[in-house]
Amino acid sequence: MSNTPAFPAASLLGYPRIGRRRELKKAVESFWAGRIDEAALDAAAKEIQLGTARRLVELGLTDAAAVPGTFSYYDQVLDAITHLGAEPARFGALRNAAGELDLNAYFTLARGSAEVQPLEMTKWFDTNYHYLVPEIGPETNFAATSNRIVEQFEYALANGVETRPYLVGPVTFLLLSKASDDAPAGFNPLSRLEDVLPVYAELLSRLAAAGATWIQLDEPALVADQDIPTAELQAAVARSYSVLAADGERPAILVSTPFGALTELLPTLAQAPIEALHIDAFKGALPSPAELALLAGKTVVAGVVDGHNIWRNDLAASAARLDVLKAAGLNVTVSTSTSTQHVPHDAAEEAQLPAELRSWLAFADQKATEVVTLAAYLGDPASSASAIAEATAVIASRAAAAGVKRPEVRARLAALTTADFNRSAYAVREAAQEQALHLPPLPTTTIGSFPQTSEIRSARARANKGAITGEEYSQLMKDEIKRVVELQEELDFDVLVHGEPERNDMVQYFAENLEGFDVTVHGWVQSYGSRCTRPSILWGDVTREKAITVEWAEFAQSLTQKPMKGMLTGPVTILAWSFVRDDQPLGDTANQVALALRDEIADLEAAGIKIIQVDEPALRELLPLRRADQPAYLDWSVNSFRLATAGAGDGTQIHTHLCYSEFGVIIDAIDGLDADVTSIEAARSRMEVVNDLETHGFGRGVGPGVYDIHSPRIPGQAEVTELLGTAVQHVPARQLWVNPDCGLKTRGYAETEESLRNLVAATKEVRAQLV
Ligand SMILES: CN1c2c(nc(N)[nH]c2=O)NC[C@@H]1CNc1ccc(C(=O)N[C@@H](CCC(=O)N[C@@H](CCC(=O)N[C@@H](CCC(=O)O)C(=O)O)C(=O)O)C(=O)O)cc1
Ligand SMILES: N[C@@H](CCS)C(=O)O
Ligand SMILES: [Zn+2]
Repeated sequence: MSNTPAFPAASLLGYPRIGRRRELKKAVESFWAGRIDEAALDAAAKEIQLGTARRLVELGLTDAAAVPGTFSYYDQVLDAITHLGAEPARFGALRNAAGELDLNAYFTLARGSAEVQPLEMTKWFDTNYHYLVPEIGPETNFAATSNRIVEQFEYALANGVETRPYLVGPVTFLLLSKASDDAPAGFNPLSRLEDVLPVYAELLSRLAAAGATWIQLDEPALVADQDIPTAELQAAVARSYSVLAADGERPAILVSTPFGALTELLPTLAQAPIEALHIDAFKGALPSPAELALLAGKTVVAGVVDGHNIWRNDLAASAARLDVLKAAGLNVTVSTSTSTQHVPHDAAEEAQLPAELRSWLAFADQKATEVVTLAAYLGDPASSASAIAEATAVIASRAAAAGVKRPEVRARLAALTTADFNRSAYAVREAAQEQALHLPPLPTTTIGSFPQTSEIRSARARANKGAITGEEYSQLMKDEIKRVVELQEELDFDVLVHGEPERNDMVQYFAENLEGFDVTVHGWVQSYGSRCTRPSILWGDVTREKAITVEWAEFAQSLTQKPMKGMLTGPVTILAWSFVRDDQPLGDTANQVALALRDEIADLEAAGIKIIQVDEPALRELLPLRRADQPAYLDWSVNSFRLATAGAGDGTQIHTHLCYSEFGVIIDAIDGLDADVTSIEAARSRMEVVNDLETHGFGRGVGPGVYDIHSPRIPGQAEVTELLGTAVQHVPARQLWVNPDCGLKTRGYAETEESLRNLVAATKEVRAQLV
């Protein structure tokens, strides 16, 4: 390219795309249900994109290419798959008459069909966002098979806003891919780099022709330790950006690197002929002076505003960081450390929050204002002096506010001893539990939630609005629990659950019932596809004023002679799925939550509950991206779970549950939780995890999931029998439990009942073969 256009002085790396009132969720789900057609969905999507563009311009992102073109119908990795034409062969003929992967094909990849399982879903770095995993093999035939990125750019431009199109970069795309089923053993998707680069080049050239001046290629995988040698990674990065930045018609290239420091790859990107490099300048130390010197001649897009948490920026500290970059003689602009897709739209919408708490918060819109303020600071420090002083005062008010530090909580933590983290030896517990529970071999259970029907959600919505009383709501939930218990009795499950109808979300529900948290009304964040959560705000010391789950568990137990599982969410998951205070180590906050859960467990035991499950699906999610940081994390996270559960008596069976990640790498930590029974997602990977369990010599109860609950597909009895057959080859049968992969809240009753019936029938078949 000839003349490099200026990179916008202030920009965001990405923006929420679900819509301020979850308009995208509603439109997409209506489309799937056949209530609206593609044209109506397209119109809703355009309205969201234009709304975003106009809002960000209004907030001061006025330079060309300042507004990120990060809209997606479902997922940014799925967008890359369709743009590269990299759909797996197992989906058969997906392309339309024009040879393109249209919206129907796109959603089939995401959601599967009666015949074919969808793409696997896993965590996006250390966030609660899930992407779809590309499957790449030697035969994958890459070609530009969707023009949506160009059409979206053209639409915004025609409406007066030049956006900055976004694509997951080639190295990250291939590093996040797994080898397709038909690939030979040891196949590495990165070996296909030379074949994807021409498609990226083609898309860049089409964007340039449409008038795009900048493109953002997102390379977060470069801040995480990978399983391939650094030199190989450096070569892949160098090769990619020398090809993509070669002469020819293309937009100027910004490579973004959210979620941490680039370390060994910084020099590689510094030497690449790209025009701008984004660095995460919020997390950790800034690059050294020697590293900064390498960046001369490029625009450095400094991500000084945290895109991943919601605390108001310490503008004075950010200004000091920007000063360091400027003093190194660099051409600096201001942005966020990550996309703001991980935070809600606008804190100003949360009028119900205490005003003081609200003043501490910055959601995506407030972050836009912060980057604009800091960009103005770079131009003229005096212009932002009052905004900086105000931010400093707000941060001071947070430190001094009532409830942020509670002496009684701190005293209890300070008095803990090693004994508080340890239970009796497993053999002792196993014998006591055997006597208390008398379970058959291969006990059957479910993970906790049953379908959250629209009746349940609407009852809760009516109770929140005051249209029904608290008593009426409770009665409706009890009716639901009774139905769920009767269903499980009829299906002949061994260990029952109450179904969690009273919970809006497995974290928010606890946050609403603990001190130290607040919750939002409109603070939705996309978790995957159309599914959203409202992460709670953990701002103060945590206490439990009264029992939370006991009444429901006791009621459910009163309906059956079989053991009813008490159901709690573990401390690590409560932290991972909330916005957590940043003024003390996470481990200290986790232990505060653990003590509240420990008290809840004691109350459940006193109410006669003999099995208590403490879910930790997010244990893997918070694992640091750099290996050097992982032992310290695993230490505090495992200890917080142990603190929560170690008060339980020997005869109380503690279960835990893990899902939505690959767990092989943390199998030691899972063992370290010392739970009596661990249920773990396994069906979609066809029991891969049992190999890890066997190699590790996992010695306690374990339930590898045999029913993939992420899909409406019903597993047949033979399929479950086969999965159980695989499991018993690797895990001693006396340790084995039978359960689905995860809770059933996102499923409908029709498919749930049939699947669970098959699960129990398969278990009986395998049991019969055991004796
Ligand atoms: C298990 N997972 C979870 C994760 N994170 C969590 N915080 N929670 C999880 O369960 N991460 C990993 C996995 C996968 N991720 C998800 C995330 C979200 C869902 C999900 O089902 N989300 C629901 C919303 C759940 C909720 O908060 N429900 C509320 C509000 C419901 C609502 O929208 N009400 C309507 C009114 C309805 C009516 O009148 O009928 C409204 O407010 O407009 C509730 O139940 O009260 C979603 O739909 O996105 C699953 C897995
Ligand atoms: N008990 C929860 C765990 C989800 S990870 C549920 O069943 O929905
Ligand atoms: Zn789960």
